[in-house]
Amino acid sequence: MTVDAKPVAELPDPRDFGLSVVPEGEIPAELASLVDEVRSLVDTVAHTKAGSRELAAAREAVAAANDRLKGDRHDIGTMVQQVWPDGRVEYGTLTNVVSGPTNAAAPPLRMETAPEGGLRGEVVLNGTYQGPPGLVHGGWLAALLDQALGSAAGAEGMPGLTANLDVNYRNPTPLNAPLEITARVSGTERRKVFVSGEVRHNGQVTAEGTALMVRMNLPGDGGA
Ligand SMILES: CCCCCCCC(=O)SCCNC(=O)CCNC(=O)[C@H](O)C(C)(C)COP(=O)(O)OP(=O)(O)OC[C@H]1O[C@@H](n2cnc3c(N)ncnc32)[C@H](O)[C@@H]1OP(=O)(O)O
Repeated sequence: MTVDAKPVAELPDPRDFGLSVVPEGEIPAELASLVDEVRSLVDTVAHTKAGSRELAAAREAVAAANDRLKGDRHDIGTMVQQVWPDGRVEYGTLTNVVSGPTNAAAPPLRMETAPEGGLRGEVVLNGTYQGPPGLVHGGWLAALLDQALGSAAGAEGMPGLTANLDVNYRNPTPLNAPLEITARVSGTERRKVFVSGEVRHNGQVTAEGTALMVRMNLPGDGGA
């Protein structure tokens, strides 16, 4: 494969594209804690066997919390600037469904630089990510891989959009168990960035994916 990498000199600042940016460090600790609680609540509600009285009371309490918080919202498209423990800076959407720090529907996935190259992250998916009994939904495994592969391209200075994603499911992926996600760039050709990655449980590959990311075409960067 032709290796024709043309990473951007500097990651584009979303503000230059008219998007708002929230530095992750400025997200209030109370919001992070609330997001964790809501994530747990979604799992609790999905599995509850509580009776009508308790359900009605819980619904009132949740509706009151919803009313209290509804007023002041970030715009759709608001970005978060995340600085990973290894110093890498990444921009993503604040509510990204896989990694968004304020999205209770996100596991969330956090990728760090792997010693062997590429990126590595760990995640546990609770029972709200269920497909077959006790197992992670295949669409969610694709989402995890898509995000991880996109991050791997971004980490090499080639942020872009997924043009194609192929996933092979090799073994069942358990819920409520630590999963390791790995991803790396395998080559580039003009603006095409080829990436591959795996989901593992206890060292065994449960799903693997390859994707074609098309690098952002930025004005003046000679990207094509
Ligand atoms: C850190 C952030 C992580 C984010 C991870 C999350 C990733 C996502 O979920 S992204 C969302 C899902 N993806 C999308 O919505 C993308 C929708 N598609 C598009 O917008 C466009 O088709 C896009 C941007 C991919 C490509 O369009 P464009 O920039 O005009 O590129 P284009 O000139 O058509 O193609 C560039 C090259 O890629 C090739 N290509 C484009 N699409 C494909 C495809 N589906 N299959 C194979 N090759 C393709 C072209 O043939 C061309 O190749 P070559 O250099 O050899 O001529």
